[in-house]
Amino acid sequence: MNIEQLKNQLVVSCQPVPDSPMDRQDIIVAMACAAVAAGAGGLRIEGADNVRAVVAAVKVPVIGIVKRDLADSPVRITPYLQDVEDLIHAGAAIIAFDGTDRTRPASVASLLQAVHKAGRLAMADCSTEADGLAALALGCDLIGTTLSGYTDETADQPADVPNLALVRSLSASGAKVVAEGRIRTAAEAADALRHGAFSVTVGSAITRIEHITLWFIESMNQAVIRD
Ligand SMILES: CC(=O)N[C@H](C=O)[C@@H](O)[C@H](O)[C@H](O)COP(=O)(O)O
Repeated sequence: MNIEQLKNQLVVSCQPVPDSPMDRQDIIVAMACAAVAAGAGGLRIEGADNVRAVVAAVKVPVIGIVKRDLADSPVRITPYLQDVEDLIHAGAAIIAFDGTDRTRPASVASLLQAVHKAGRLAMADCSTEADGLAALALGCDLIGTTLSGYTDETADQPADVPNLALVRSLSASGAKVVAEGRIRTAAEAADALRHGAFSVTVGSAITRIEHITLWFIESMNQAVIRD
């Protein structure tokens, strides 16, 4: 695919809360098709089987990931070379993997090499400017702000707002930045573009009913406490 296809586009991440009633492949495909029908320029999908099903149902590029909870590494997103191979075979146009400098089973360079060898694009999910610049220097095609706030190093990031300063600094360094993580409103998505983002990925605010419901309830509870 031509990466320019994703410029200024909204990517919708269709990842249900694990084990929730929404965590079914038919629902993931339905959410993906609905997002595309509304104009989403790309999709982010977890799991090779789900990627395969979504790729068969839509024409937009699919960013594929595999999430794992490892005993010996904090890296969760596409940790293994085998995960990359599985996503390639499932038809993901873009493979995203953790781009942080943490203890990990496969290096960022080796994952990147496998993605490029198959002629796919690579996205590094980063948490800091240092991660992003390192991934850019290695040749990753897209740099995501995905992990800002989710690593020990970035634990002090506010829990409910996107890190647009990181979007700005990485974009200024010449990276094609995917603003991702904690984008809750349409205004924040537009703001991410104003900060230089190449694309914007939104997950929870569009596809996780449990999270959205909780945001409403917590906000309403504040009103009740105040009265
Ligand atoms: C940190 C991590 O594991 N992020 C995951 C990466 O795929 C997903 O759980 C997020 O939903 C995705 O990044 C989109 O973010 P948000 O749901 O905040 O719009």
